[in-house]
Amino acid sequence: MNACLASDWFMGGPVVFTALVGLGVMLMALWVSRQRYFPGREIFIVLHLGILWWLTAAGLELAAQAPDCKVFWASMAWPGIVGVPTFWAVFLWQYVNSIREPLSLRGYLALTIAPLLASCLALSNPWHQLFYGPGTMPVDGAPGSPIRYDHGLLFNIVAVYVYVFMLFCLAVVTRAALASQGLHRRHYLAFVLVTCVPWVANFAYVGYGWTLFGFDPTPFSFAFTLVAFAFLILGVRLFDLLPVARHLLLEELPDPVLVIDPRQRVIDANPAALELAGLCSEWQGRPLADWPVYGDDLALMLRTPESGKEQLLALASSSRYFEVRCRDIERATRNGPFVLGQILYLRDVSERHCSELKLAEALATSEERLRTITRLHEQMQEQALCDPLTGLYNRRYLNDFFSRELARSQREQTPIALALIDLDHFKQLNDRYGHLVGDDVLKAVAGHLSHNLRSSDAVFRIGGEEFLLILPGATGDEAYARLDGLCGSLAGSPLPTRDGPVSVTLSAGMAVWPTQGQALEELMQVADAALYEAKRNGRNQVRGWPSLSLRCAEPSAPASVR
Ligand SMILES: Nc1nc2c(ncn2[C@@H]2O[C@H](COP(=O)(O)OP(=O)(O)OP(=O)(O)O)[C@@H](O)[C@H]2O)c(=O)[nH]1
Repeated sequence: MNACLASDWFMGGPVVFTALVGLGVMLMALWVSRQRYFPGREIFIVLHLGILWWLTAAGLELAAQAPDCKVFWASMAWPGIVGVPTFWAVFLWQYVNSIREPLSLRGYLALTIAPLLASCLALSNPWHQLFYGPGTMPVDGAPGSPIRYDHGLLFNIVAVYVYVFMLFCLAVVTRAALASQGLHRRHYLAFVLVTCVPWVANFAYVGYGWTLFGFDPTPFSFAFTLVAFAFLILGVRLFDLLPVARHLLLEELPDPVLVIDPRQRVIDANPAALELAGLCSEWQGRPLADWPVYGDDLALMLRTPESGKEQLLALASSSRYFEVRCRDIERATRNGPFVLGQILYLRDVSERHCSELKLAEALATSEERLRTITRLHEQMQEQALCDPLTGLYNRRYLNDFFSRELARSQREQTPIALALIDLDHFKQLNDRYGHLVGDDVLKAVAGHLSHNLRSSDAVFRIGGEEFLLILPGATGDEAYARLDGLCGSLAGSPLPTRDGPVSVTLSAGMAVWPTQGQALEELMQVADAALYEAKRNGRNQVRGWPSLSLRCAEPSAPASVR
């Protein structure tokens, strides 16, 4: 210090340049302090002050002419030399991690320990010579000549400490660049580039002796990085604009949005979410399950998530429906993504859901109506094909049925037997007992025929008291035997009518496909001829196959009994 009192001072170009840079740094500190908030802003301003200290000491070292005075100011620069990388590391850590809480007083005090210690070691050098060695002396004998420093053990320890912090800075921004994407990645890559500048300057000075006005360029490179960081943060406004825009978007969103932590405590909620719950204060940190109106249901829904699906939340109290979308908020770590919490987005789908319900209701009604129409249609079709009195198939269905059976028989090479049946003396029966009793007899005969048929057979009422039997697969002999059985059983069992039992007989003529004809018409003609023969030969018999007549059993009583 005494050396400085006795020293001459020279305000050359380098001194003026250093002073101007220092002034610039000071003005920038003032400007930054008036700018909007960004994470780490306080420590960023402290960083300006650290560089200003360093530049001031450097300027005074440059201006001093006495070697001892130069060494004094070099020692005085150490709070800045150690402080700048330290503050810089803290600033970058806060910035990339969006830490908004300022550093505590205790934190600041902890950060000043190393710079002050380094300064004490440098200032006490005359007593221990461990910081600057005895080889510390001017480069030449000229007045104001720069000092060549002989670095001692303590100097090297402090230098390692400083490099560790500078390395940490580089690691922090590189990691942030790797973990981010798009615009954010470019932003952090620019940080990496700027962080390299002091490294390059220091490396050039230490490794190759590169100087600025015969002086260490590192403080000037730090001053440059400050300007570059200020431009990147405040000029580009990336990290300012995006969060604000996103926050505004959330505020304006008509749908409720909540942010919860892993313990399902609500960390953030937009006005729509608060309004739906009817909350306006003391909600932050409250468990989701305790939130009024929808918290309980929502918490339950989160406990049973349907992976990747939106779930429907129904509010019974207000008949509102919300589609809940849940997304994890993750941070990339070395061991994979780490879940910090979840964002819950509740989309109001009440209108859509009600329309869907109405639509489903309308659809169910239409389906029911369609079923009724189909049933009625089937009934009508059935009725169109059936005889209303006896319930037997009518002539309309005959062609369809026969075509189908014919195709099957052609395929399977099996015969089809066909028989025309006519009741005997039915006119007399009608005349004697009346038309209604005649109807009863027709119904009873239909029942008798149906009852004695096999499942593959079919019976049709093709005229007043005329029936047609089709027996698929039956040979002529089989059919003949079965018809004969029918004829006999009818004759042997009086039929129930409204006026009591009435006996009736039948005559039948049969034909067999393919031997007696190919088409239905042809076969019916053969059967009709056989029937005519049966009638002519005295009735109550089957004719046709074989070409002999078999008289059925005599009726149990004369033509009718009561
Ligand atoms: N009750 C009633 N009678 C009918 C129905 N359809 C036709 N008939 C009658 O059946 C009778 C048929 O008489 P015919 O064709 O002369 O034959 P038939 O008296 O049976 O004499 P054959 O056939 O020669 O034995 C007529 O009297 C018709 O009125 C009906 O649905 N109900």
